[in-house]
Amino acid sequence: MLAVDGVSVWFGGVKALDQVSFEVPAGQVHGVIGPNGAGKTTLFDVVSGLCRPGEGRVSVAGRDLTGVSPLRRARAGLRRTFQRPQVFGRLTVAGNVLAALDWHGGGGGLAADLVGWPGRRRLERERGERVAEVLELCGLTALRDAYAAALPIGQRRLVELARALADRPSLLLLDEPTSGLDADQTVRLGAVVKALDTTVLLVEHDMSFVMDTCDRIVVLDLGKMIATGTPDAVRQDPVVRAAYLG
Ligand SMILES: Nc1ncnc2c1ncn2[C@@H]1O[C@H](COP(=O)(O)OP(=O)(O)OP(=O)(O)O)[C@@H](O)[C@H]1O
Repeated sequence: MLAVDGVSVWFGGVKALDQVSFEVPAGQVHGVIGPNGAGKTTLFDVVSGLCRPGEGRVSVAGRDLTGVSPLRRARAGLRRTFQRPQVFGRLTVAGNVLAALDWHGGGGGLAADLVGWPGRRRLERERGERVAEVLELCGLTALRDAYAAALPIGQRRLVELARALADRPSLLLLDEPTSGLDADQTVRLGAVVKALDTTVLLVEHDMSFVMDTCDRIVVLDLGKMIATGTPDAVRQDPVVRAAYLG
């Protein structure tokens, strides 16, 4: 599904990523871990299109996306969340999710708005159903009419996740998804992520969240991929323990 192939990134004399290669099969959740400065953010930026690699390729579903803009990646079904959740504070929770669906437009333009074509009404009903489905999945149904600005960060993070999921992304990138969450919210988020049938790549410092949530883990250190494997394999890897887990 996602293939990162021989990716290197230089910032001046610093090699932030050095020949990093791994694949995330469809439907799996992979975590990226590593000490500060390991290259996690840079890798994320390369996959989401904010940073162009000096060498190597990124492809999604067999399509080479290296050098393709973030907007065109979004059109190819890639979504990401941010360390600080990006939501519309002055919209309700349901409005936030609907807005994430609305960017495809209603079809038919002004004429359809005025006449209320049956096709348009069907589309609106389908959108309403999808909003309800995503809110349920993220445990937000009871908060659907709350304004996003009034919510604590943990719930705002779930709203951001709901927005990212709304139009069924093919690849979801989660940047530090547990930051600012309490223990209960972290458990809830882990359950939501595991229940998804979407391919997920996440960067996270909370080691127990990564170990509980991910199918496989990629370990970076000083720009190099020093290990990849299941949580158990990574936990027991002597190179990883020496570099990171201590
Ligand atoms: N824009 C930049 N200009 C110069 N150097 C950079 C830039 N961005 C990152 N670096 C360097 O690249 C290396 C990798 O940084 P990166 O932010 O990807 O690591 P990280 O694993 O995300 O770290 P952290 O856990 O602290 O967020 C570091 O040495 C960093 O100083």
